[in-house]
Amino acid sequence: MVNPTPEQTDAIDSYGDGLDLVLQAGAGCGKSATLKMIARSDPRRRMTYVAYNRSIAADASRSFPSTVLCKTGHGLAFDQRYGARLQRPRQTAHEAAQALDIRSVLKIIGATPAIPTDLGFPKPMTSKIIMRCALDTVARWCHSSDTEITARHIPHYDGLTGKEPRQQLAALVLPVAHAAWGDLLTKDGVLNLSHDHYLKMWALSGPRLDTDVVLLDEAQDTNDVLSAVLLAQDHAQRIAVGDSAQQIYSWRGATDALAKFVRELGAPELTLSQSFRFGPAIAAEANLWLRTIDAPLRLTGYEACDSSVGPVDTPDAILCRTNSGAMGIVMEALEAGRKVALVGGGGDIKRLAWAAEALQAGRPTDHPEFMAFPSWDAVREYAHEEDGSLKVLVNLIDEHGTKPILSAADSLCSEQQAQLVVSTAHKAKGREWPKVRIHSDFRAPKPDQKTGLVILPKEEGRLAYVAVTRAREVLDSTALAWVHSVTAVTA
Ligand SMILES: Nc1ncnc2c1ncn2[C@@H]1O[C@H](COP(=O)(O)OP(=O)(O)OP(=O)(O)O)[C@@H](O)[C@H]1O
Repeated sequence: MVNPTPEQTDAIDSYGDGLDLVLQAGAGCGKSATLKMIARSDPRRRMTYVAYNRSIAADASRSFPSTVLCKTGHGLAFDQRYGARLQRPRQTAHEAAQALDIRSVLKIIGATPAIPTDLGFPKPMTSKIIMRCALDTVARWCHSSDTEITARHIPHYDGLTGKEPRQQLAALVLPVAHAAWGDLLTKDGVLNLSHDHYLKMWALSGPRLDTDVVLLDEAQDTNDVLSAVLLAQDHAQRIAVGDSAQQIYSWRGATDALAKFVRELGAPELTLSQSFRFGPAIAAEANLWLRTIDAPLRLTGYEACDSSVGPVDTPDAILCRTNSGAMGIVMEALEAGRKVALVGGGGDIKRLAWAAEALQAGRPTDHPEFMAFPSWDAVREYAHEEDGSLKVLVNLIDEHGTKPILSAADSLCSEQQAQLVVSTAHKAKGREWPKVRIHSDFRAPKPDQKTGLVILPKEEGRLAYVAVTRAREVLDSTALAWVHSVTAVTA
């Protein structure tokens, strides 16, 4: 048992006062330890700890006192009756479109329509593509706290951003999305059920948790569907824990529940700033990013940890900004004969390679990154103009071809066997390694052409903060040296 720091003592005392609370806990600052201290301080009350994923919930079940029920949001929502439908074999968008008979939903006779794209060419909307967009739309709605599926839930696709393409897309996608949800609600429906679907059904039913205290972990990236359920538990004391500076999933619709707890419950905001993961050198690097993104938090490094910042030849982990960057590193390391693991597995990369292969062969793809493009040449042209992460991906595929990429994805090993772990910074959330290198695909923002200002989007800055705080002993952040040239940040 460790002695609580003054900040931890403050959190336990404020809990004891019966207040709803927000705990802003920096990277490695003992938020789980603090929640356990809170649970142990009050063994008479039943608590529910809501974890970010299943492995964290399972770990917590082993280490929290038995008065605490440790579950994910999905675990709370799950009901046996969904079991069989969840285990059906995988269903492609094409199979789903046929099963739902979307041509009759849309009353299409003859060819499916085409819609204009930003690059001037029309995009034929096959049944498979309409179905994929409809399922993505339902998924986004399921993450929200909205009660109706509307056009604002349709994802943004590269190449289909103008008003007219969006309206035409909505005319095709919304009727199918509504039909899909109707089917999912039906006991013997034809579409496969996902975990997000039954979570939404549960949320719409207005559940009341049988608990005295709710502890929400990693609250900075919570889907609105879950935070709305937890905020509505007026009978319980509600505590949200996380780090607003580590919010990195807003692009997927997650929002900062810490801010919501402050706004909607008037919860006081306490801070845990003593990191136990790394020493002062890495804490200084973390603080550089916190300052850059105007975050109020500053970390104190743990004097007992010997840590340093500088070049590292043999990192345990390399953290990348993009899937393509990660794939490039995987290919390099495999060519050098090293055993490599990729956090989250090779599935994302394979799907990208298959989608590229389809376009190269003149077939349409429903992959969201390439959905709007009729051919590989069109992707190339767009990537060249956009000059962002898509360009890295296109170059990687053009340089290596899809076959070597697919076989590299099949040559990955487990993290236990690996000499090198490669991860995107997003997938590195909650993880740590002794020696970490940040990959060069974390690129400096380009100076604004008119003002010359180097403007960093805040979410990019938060991602860099997450990446640098994964290191325990040595951090090689040479690739992020451009932080010193940032002159402004966007919201
Ligand atoms: N008061 C303390 N004194 C010494 N060590 C502590 C104290 N509080 C927490 N720790 C240690 O700090 C380490 C990190 O704690 P914990 O796992 O709770 O951090 P965390 O904030 O949940 O991490 P993450 O940032 O990954 O979410 C653990 O080894 C824990 O025992």
